[in-house]
Amino acid sequence: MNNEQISARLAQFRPPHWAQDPVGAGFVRGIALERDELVISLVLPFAELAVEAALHGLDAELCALSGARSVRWQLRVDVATLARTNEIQGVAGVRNIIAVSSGKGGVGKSTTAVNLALALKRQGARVGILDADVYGPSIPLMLGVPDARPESDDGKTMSPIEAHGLKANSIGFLVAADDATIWRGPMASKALSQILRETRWGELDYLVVDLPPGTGDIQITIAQQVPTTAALVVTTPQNVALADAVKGINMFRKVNIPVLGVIENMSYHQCGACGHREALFGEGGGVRVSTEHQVPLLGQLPLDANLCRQMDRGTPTVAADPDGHIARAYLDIAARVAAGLYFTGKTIPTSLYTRLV
Ligand SMILES: Nc1ncnc2c1ncn2[C@@H]1O[C@H](COP(=O)(O)OP(=O)(O)OP(=O)(O)O)[C@@H](O)[C@H]1O
Repeated sequence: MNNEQISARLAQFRPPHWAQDPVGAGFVRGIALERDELVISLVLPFAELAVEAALHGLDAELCALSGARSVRWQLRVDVATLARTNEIQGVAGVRNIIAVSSGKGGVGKSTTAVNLALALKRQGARVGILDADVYGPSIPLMLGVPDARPESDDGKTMSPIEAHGLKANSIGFLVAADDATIWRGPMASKALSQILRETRWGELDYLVVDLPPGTGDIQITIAQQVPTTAALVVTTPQNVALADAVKGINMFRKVNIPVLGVIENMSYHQCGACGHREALFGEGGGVRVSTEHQVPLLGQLPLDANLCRQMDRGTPTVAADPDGHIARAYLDIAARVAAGLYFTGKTIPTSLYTRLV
């Protein structure tokens, strides 16, 4: 077998959201013929195990080139730590922090944060979620653990709550809802900073941070206090929401936090009976924001009664209906987020920046 021919074919493989092919990017670690099976090993520095399905599209050609009867893809995820633009100290054990924001309340930011976190996990990463929505923490409910309380055995640090395979912490676990709503900005952001740094997250590839809605001082303070790698903006297609999404993009740009893209939620409604799609809140808004402000549109989610019910019951859609079309949309978004983060970022040594103390 000629490995160079196999490599050359692999070098032509490039999913649209990848900036490089797996050979040029150095992901291919081994090509071997084991009896009549061609074994190709790849190590991905971002979470995208689902790429295996696309790689199988090469099987027939690779078999013809190598004389093998089948191809076995060995994929391993070893997420790279990426440089942040703000100079604050990283969080022990945490490789990358993704902030999920929205200009307006109620557009589905927390729903997106939870499902994105679960989708990143399905793509092969170790994931945590921090509910930074101090004024309306909804993550405990969405994860089905509204009464959980993080425990502390040393009085200084606390263990996160584990739910659906995610490590989670929220102001909602720690203080009564009415107490937090009267906090002023500085107190809220101080409390949040403490939760971020005093939680024993362990080793995480991605920590998803659900920011409070809006683009005011508190959001800026939080975004700057958290060593954020990059941010996402969630919007709905209405003009009012889009205008606020643009404010969100500009806010992150002002503080030098890269914006990975926009996610359009409640983009359309699909009739359960006939399958007809209707854009209830207008069409093309996400695409417009994306082209006018040069940020990728990472995905569009439908308005869906089941999704709403599943979130309210504490079984988020990616966990409740893992093979459904909505879960698949989130998996696709997770792949774009993970790959986007990697290809637009600068890799730094993990051991130096995320050492567990
Ligand atoms: N695509 C969707 N289809 C149907 N319901 C949805 C969808 N996305 C979110 N919802 C529902 O809308 C409500 C608000 O969602 P969510 O709490 O995620 O919004 P939010 O932007 O985080 O709000 P806030 O930041 O103001 O707390 C929830 O009941 C949620 O289940």
